[in-house]
Amino acid sequence: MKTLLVAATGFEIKNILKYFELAHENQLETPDFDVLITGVGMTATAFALGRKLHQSRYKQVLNLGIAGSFNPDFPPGTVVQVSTDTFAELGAEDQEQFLPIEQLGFGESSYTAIPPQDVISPQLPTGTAITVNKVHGHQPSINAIKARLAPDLESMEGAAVFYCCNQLHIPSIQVRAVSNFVEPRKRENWQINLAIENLNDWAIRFLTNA
Ligand SMILES: O=C(O)c1cccc(C(=O)CC[C@H]2O[C@@H](n3cnc4c(=O)[nH]cnc43)[C@H](O)[C@@H]2O)c1
Repeated sequence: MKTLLVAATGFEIKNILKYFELAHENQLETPDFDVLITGVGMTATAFALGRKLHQSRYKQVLNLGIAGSFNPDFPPGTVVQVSTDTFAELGAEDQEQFLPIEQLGFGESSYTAIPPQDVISPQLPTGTAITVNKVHGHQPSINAIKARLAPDLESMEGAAVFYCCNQLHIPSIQVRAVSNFVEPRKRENWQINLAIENLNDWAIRFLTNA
């Protein structure tokens, strides 16, 4: 069985596509791995990945992408393996308090990686992440999420990938490169090219066992 690479956009894995001489398409097949581009966000990701895993069997899913960092030890360019990812907005407000769905009795909001048994460990720093529909860019909400969940990273897809793979008991790992600190919105500070360069370099080494 093969590995499935999952990314929100083709741009985030552009150097992988170039290295393996693959076209920029949403679904690709190679002898060793397949590629799925889902679109940005947890809904697009859950739909595309759920459909793909219904059609084909994979030995593992590798979710690749860029992310925002809450952790000064993970500045832009850092490549991090995500251990646990939480749907941060899944719950209810009760005045100033936030009630996660666990407290409402409707299930789980956090999902973990299921590292495959037979592959080389990615050998990366590990961190926790949250998955959001709305990127944090306002200091009071950044302070609130740090106080509530103390995440290292945030993305818009990670927990959806872990959720799909947990539901189907498929090993899954998530590797993200930091493109920006989570801070009051300052798009000019984002280092997307550096993040993509480092993420793709790591992934090419991983895929070629170098
Ligand atoms: O211009 C913007 O405000 C903007 C907001 C979110 C993402 C983007 C992108 O161009 C990249 C899409 C991709 O990036 C991930 N990402 C990167 N940094 C963050 C973040 O600080 N918070 C949440 N997600 C982030 C995300 O997974 C998207 O798929 C532009």
